[in-house]
Amino acid sequence: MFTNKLLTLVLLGMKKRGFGAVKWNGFGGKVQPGETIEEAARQELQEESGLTVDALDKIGNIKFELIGETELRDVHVFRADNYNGEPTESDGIHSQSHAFYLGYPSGQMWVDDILWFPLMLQKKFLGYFKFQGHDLIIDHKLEEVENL
Ligand SMILES: COc1nc(N)nc2c1ncn2[C@H]1C[C@H](O)[C@@H](COP(=O)(O)OP(=O)(O)OP(=O)(O)O)O1
Repeated sequence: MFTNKLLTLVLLGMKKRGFGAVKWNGFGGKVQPGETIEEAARQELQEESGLTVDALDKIGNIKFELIGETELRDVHVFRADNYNGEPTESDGIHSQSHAFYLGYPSGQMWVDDILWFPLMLQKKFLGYFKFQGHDLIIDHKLEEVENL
């Protein structure tokens, strides 16, 4: 994410296949055995966008409950305001910057993103979303917190 006085651009990736395919989202994936959560975030960012970052701030934690799945999806959200390299398309992800002041590509994002993306620009937060299928939120909570 990089900001000047006029606009905020957020780099998003579109997954080409699998869970969340054809949706714009942050870069991410599963934590592998032996990795910390932050190491996994850096690894997924590099694999999916070709970028590395120096400072990475943990800004959110969201639990997703999908009806029919036995385990919650525990998603940790990190923010970086500077990056090294140029975004490159990977086998699984197509990357593109989106200007927040123009609005999100909301028709092609997870429906929860519209509720918590504005928070990540300025706050730390905890969230919970209960989904029926992949397009309907039937319960959710969002709270700002000082620390995670
Ligand atoms: C269900 O709602 C979700 N909303 C949003 N905005 N993001 C989600 C949701 N569920 C999962 N995610 C995020 C978490 C990750 O950043 C990605 C992909 O997660 P997934 O566990 O499917 O990871 P893979 O791409 O299969 O990961 P590997 O590269 O490890 O195979 O979506």
